[in-house]
Formats: sequence, structure tokens, C-alpha cells
Amino acid sequence: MKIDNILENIEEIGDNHVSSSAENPLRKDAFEKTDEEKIAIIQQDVHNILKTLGLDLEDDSLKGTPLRVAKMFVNESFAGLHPKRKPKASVFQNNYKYGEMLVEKNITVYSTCEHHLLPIVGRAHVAYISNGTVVGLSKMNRIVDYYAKRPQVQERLTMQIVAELQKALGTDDVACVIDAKHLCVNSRGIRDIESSTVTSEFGGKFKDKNIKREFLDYINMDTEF
Ligand SMILES: Nc1nc2c(ncn2[C@@H]2O[C@H](COP(=O)(O)OP(=O)(O)OP(=O)(O)O)[C@@H](O)[C@H]2O)c(=O)[nH]1
Ligand SMILES: [Zn+2]
Repeated sequence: MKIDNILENIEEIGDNHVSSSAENPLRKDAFEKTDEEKIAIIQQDVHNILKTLGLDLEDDSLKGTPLRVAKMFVNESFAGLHPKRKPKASVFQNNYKYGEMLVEKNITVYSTCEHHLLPIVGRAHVAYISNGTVVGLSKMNRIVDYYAKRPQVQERLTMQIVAELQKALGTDDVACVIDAKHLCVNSRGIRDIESSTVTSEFGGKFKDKNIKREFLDYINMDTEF
């Protein structure tokens, strides 16, 4: 994809529904380097970090780590930063006139906390009410995964998922709840292994108390929002 198209794509994401606060802070030159160029630079950076910590990078087990981490950042953990990886949300006409709520629950979330670069692991529950368009079920999981593969805060991730589905489905009637553990809270710092974080975004009809309740009942949440 050409850089102009990519920037256009980002602007388009910004325009429609996604408020500026729901965008990951990206530099203007974010996509000027190829993935291969980024991997080569990050490999050197990780090498320097480990060397500074005093590790012997000639060691057989460690010597592949800088490249391994660089590839993981670019191709896996943070792959969703690049708009070229945005999933195509195949939509269909709702010819069968299903008018009730559709809930895709227990979608696995693996993301990364942007403050500590430690994992966020949990579940997302996504729901929408069709206004004539339906989306392929797996596309909801793919949209969650795409936005999760970025340095994130959970609030922004939740909002981005809703905004993307609102755009694909042409309706505001979309909601998302995420319940996730942040390893920066569980494994370091306060080291609270039990706590998890719940975030929600309720668009359109989901702001209605009864509709919200129906959704929360489907996902077995007693939490009052
Ligand atoms: N709102 C929000 N905060 C997050 C998220 N992920 C991590 N954090 C918090 O970001 C904060 C960063 O605070 P700092 O005080 O700069 O970091 P720190 O000194 O490592 O803080 P401690 O984690 O309390 O040791 C921490 O309180 C994290 O728990 C998230 O998704 N949303
Ligand atoms: Zn953190």
C-alpha cells in the first residue's frame, strides 16, 4: 500500500465515529520504514538493552533474542498498528430480517499495556443490533484482535472496537465490554493477581437501560453500568 493511501486510510478511521482520543498516538512518519527496516532497527535496540543489563549476547540461548523480539513486535504484538493489516469486515444484507441483538461473547484478547509494555489478557464481548446489514461472525473477533495488537490502554481499545463495527454496520447500535487482566498490575508494581479491569462502550440503543441489561445478561455480568 502506498503511503498516501495509508495516511488516507488513517484519516478515514479518524473521521468517522472514532474521536481523536480513540486513536493511538502515531507519528506522521509511522509507515515510512518497511517492516524489514523496523525489525533491523529494533533488533539493534533490543541488543543494546540486553547488553546494558550485562547479558552476554554470545550465549547460545540469548543470541537470537534481539531478532526474535524485533520480529515479535513488528509481526505479532504490534502488528495492528499498520492499517494494511486491518481486517476486511465482510458485511451481508440481513435478508432474513433478524431484528434482535447479536452477541459475540468471550472473544480472547491479547494486548499490550502501553505504559509498561506488559500483556493485557482477557475477554471481549461485542454486540450489535442490525439495521439491515450483518457482519461475518469471525470479523468481530478479527477486529478485536487487530486493535488489540497495539500498545494500548483498555479504554481506547474498547472504543476503537465499537467505532469500527459502527462504521462497518452503518449503525450506532453497537456495544463492547472487555474484562481483562493487566500484567503490569498483576505481576509487578502492586502485584494484585486477583484484580481485573472492566471497560465498556455502549452506542446508540445500547444506552437504553433494558437493552444494556439484555446484553449484560447474555454475557452473565452482574456489574451495574
Ligand atoms: N487507565 C488505564 N491505566 C492503565 C492501563 N494499563 C495500565 N495502566 C496504568 O497506568 C499507570 C501508569 O502509572 P505510573 O505511575 O506512571 O507507573 P508506575 O510507576 O509503574 O505505577 P505502578 O503500576 O503503580 O507501579 C499504572 O497505574 C497502570 O496500572 C489501562 O489500560 N488503562
Ligand atoms: Zn501497564
